[in-house]
Amino acid sequence: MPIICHVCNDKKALLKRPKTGHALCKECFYWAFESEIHHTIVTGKLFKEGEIVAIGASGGKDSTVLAHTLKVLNERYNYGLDLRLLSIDEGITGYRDDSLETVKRNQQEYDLPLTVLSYETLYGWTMDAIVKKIGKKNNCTFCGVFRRQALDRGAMMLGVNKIATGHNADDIAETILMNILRGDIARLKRCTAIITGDDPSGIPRVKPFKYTYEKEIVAYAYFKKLDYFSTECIYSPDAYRGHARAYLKDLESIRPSTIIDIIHSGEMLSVCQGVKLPSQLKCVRCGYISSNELCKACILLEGLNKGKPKLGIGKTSKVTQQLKLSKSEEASCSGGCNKIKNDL
Ligand SMILES: Nc1ncnc2c1ncn2[C@@H]1O[C@H](COP(=O)(O)OP(=O)(O)OP(=O)(O)O)[C@@H](O)[C@H]1O
Repeated sequence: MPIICHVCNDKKALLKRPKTGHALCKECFYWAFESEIHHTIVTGKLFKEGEIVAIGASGGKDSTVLAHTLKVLNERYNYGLDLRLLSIDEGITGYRDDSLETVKRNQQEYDLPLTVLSYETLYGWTMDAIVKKIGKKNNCTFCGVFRRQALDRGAMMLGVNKIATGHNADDIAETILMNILRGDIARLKRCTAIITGDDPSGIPRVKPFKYTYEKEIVAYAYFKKLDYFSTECIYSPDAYRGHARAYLKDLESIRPSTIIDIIHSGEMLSVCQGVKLPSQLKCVRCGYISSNELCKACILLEGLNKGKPKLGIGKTSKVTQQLKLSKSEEASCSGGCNKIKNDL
């Protein structure tokens, strides 16, 4: 006996929703999926009419579904948004070059303007060259820091009002878990926000998929036959996030609401009064927001350019001190004074 859709009570159910456990037909699933994202956008006040929005487009499932859904909702509910695609080419042969081909096909399909910005142009380094220098351990630190800044720089170039990314509920639950495991209170406080970077100097980032399960994004892409690139990054298998992800998947198989429950817990956590949190400064070198005098990207870049790629992998404040010292010694010592520089 076929199972009948829980919503329309008419058509044959095709899937069991991971989020609710309800059996739904394809059309009712699309409607539920899109309506929940619309609800997130409206209640979170993610956009204002007339805004230009850059969608961070990697060619992967999340950002492909995001581009598709934002286009559908923008038309259905008259958001009045000017949507663009912004892709960062990290320079990973056999991964990002292929996924960018997917983005280009989607650009045609969705008829949205696309801008591609590369690490090589911005920083003079591709991830292939960085991994050659430092190996696979810690390479995600470089990639993550550079990408964050590259998206901001691209968004500034395009003059957009917001950046929308495809971070989904699973990504956010993983990040909460990782920040707890690392004892990183400052990031724990920030990571559940649906809008980040909304200080006067930055371009706000929004996460319309904050409450959307990865499994549902995959199901939506599958049933809608969306064109996306599904290979994992070739340099990321050793990343710490992978362990948090595996742990969460285990928990989710026992209790499907784990993901939303962790997000809820993260949102409810508050930092005790009197706990000192880093203040937001501007990098003295590039002007980017930073909690130290030098931003992480400038420190990582300095390390790469000086042949000391491990510089910046540890605590930023200590390295900043070392760099400041090394600069003043450089100025006062004409040669022979290389002790600190050599430690970097
Ligand atoms: N190279 C990139 N260019 C532009 N945006 C990116 C890029 N990489 C990631 N993003 C943005 O950041 C979000 C989260 O990226 P993450 O690396 O976690 O990938 P993901 O969860 O596999 O997402 P996706 O399936 O879209 O690749 C993406 O959905 C996308 O919006």
